[in-house]
Amino acid sequence: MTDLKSSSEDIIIRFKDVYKSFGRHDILKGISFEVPRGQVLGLMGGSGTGKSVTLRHVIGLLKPDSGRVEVEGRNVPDLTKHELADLRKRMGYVFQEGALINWLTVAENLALPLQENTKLSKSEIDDLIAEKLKMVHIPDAGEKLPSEISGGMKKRVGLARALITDPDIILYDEPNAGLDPQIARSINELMREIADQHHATALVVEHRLECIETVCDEVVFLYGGKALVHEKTADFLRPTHPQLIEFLGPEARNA
Ligand SMILES: Nc1ncnc2c1ncn2[C@@H]1O[C@H](COP(=O)(O)OP(=O)(O)OP(=O)(O)O)[C@@H](O)[C@H]1O
Repeated sequence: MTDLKSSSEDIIIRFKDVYKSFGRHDILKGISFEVPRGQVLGLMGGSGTGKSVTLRHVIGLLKPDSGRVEVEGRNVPDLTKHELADLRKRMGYVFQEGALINWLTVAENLALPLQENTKLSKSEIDDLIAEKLKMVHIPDAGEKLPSEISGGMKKRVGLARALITDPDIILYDEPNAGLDPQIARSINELMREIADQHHATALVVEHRLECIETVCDEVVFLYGGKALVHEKTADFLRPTHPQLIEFLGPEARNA
């Protein structure tokens, strides 16, 4: 594997020789990588290579068969239910399909995580909602229902909701899915803006190279159940590894 070692001890997410199978289907076969604090790491790989499975280990929705999945130095599978709940409160998760509740307004959707996880007053919650809607450039969307807004706006609301609790870690699962190129571009710029302003550590599962190029500091290529390549984004997009060249196609080498 092409490996990048961080000089910093401040590793927020660490996969160490993680194996995961479903029945006789081996998906992760010794995957190892690290994400230092504040870094945005992309996860790329063919369909079914285990990108979403990897993300779900970080949030404790899946447990590895062996190996360690550490978040801030603690092995996630060893956490108690209570500790896991606390960890999840500090994570933002951006789903493929915004996952908004249709009968609640945008503002009510954003309020939910705060009502569930904090003791903030109504006016403090309102202030936070206004701040996050402004951050994702839709300051006037609060009173709208999800059915009244476009796919791109839904994605922005999904981002605002993931950010509402000021998470230390953000997990993005195909943030460009279902968006036309122009809207995808604006979402990617927004994700980069969030990374620069918010300094959260992030993992991004995405197929589109434009997203990876705009948003990610480094990229891991999953192949054969392992992190086959791990490089800075610019190097990743000028691949030398044969499997990665094949995956990205000639377009990337000319990037
Ligand atoms: N809970 C589960 N039970 C059984 N099989 C599962 C489960 N979750 C994932 N899989 C299988 O693991 C494999 C990897 O799934 P995953 O969703 O991680 O792929 P992916 O790399 O994200 O692919 P895509 O790019 O197509 O979304 C797939 O074959 C999937 O069917």
